[in-house]
Amino acid sequence: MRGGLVASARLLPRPLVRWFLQRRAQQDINENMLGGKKVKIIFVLGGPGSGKGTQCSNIVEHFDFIHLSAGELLRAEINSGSENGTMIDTIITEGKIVPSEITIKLLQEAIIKGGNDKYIIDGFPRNEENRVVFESVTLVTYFQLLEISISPEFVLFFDCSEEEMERRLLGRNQGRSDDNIETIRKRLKVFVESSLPVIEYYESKGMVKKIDATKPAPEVFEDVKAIFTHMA
Ligand SMILES: Nc1ncnc2c1ncn2[C@@H]1O[C@H](COP(=O)(O)OP(=O)(O)OP(=O)(O)O)[C@@H](O)[C@H]1O
Ligand SMILES: Nc1ccn([C@H]2C[C@H](O)[C@@H](COP(=O)(O)O)O2)c(=O)n1
Ligand SMILES: [Mg+2]
Repeated sequence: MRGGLVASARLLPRPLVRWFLQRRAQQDINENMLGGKKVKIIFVLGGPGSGKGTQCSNIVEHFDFIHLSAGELLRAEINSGSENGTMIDTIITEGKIVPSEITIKLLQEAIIKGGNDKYIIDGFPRNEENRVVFESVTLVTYFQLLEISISPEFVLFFDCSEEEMERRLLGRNQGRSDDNIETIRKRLKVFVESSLPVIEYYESKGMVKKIDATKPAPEVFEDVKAIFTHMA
């Protein structure tokens, strides 16, 4: 059937086909759609060690979302031996933020590959540059390169004290190169200087759902669950 449609489209004048594809794509942009599907994106933010990854794992067990962690995608890129790997590794070990083009490309690929219409994106946007570049993402839709703006439904913010985050990271024990006191202190500083302003930006738009993340993980998840249950 699909092959038949593509074959028929080949018989139509190219400008007409292009006009039709652009019109469909423009409708998608207006409605936050990707490839004809309404896409729901939730940004999960919070300081290092606030429990983003832990709670995202809980969310995907109970709700039909795909979890994408920007940090995990970057670590996978390092481990894949890609040409950017060494540069990404150095930036992460220094507690800094990787240039947006790299992280967004990885997220784009994961969203397209995911084939789902609901994503929780953990640890992104980490700074203003991440946010602004993501707002004008270039995606391949309908065989065309398009500037498409995808905005999140809301931002889930795990609010946790620095002392508690530091304590958790020092006890995480997952072999991460950035879980050492020197890098942890740098990441906490970058969080305050670069990531908090992003959360404040969304706050000013009434898009932030703040969670007290200092509580034990099961209690935190009760609060998270209430939010996701109400949005379903
Ligand atoms: N509410 C909690 N109380 C106590 N420990 C927790 C809680 N939530 C997570 N942890 C533990 O704290 C550590 C950090 O949690 P997690 O990896 O989920 O944080 P994160 O926000 O994803 O951090 P990062 O930004 O570094 O990836 C883990 O060892 C996890 O088991
Ligand atoms: N948007 C992002 C997300 C992550 N990184 C880098 C810098 C972080 O310290 C590191 C680990 O991320 P985490 O697993 O803690 O979410 O990855 C980035 O540069 N940009
Ligand atoms: Mg994490």
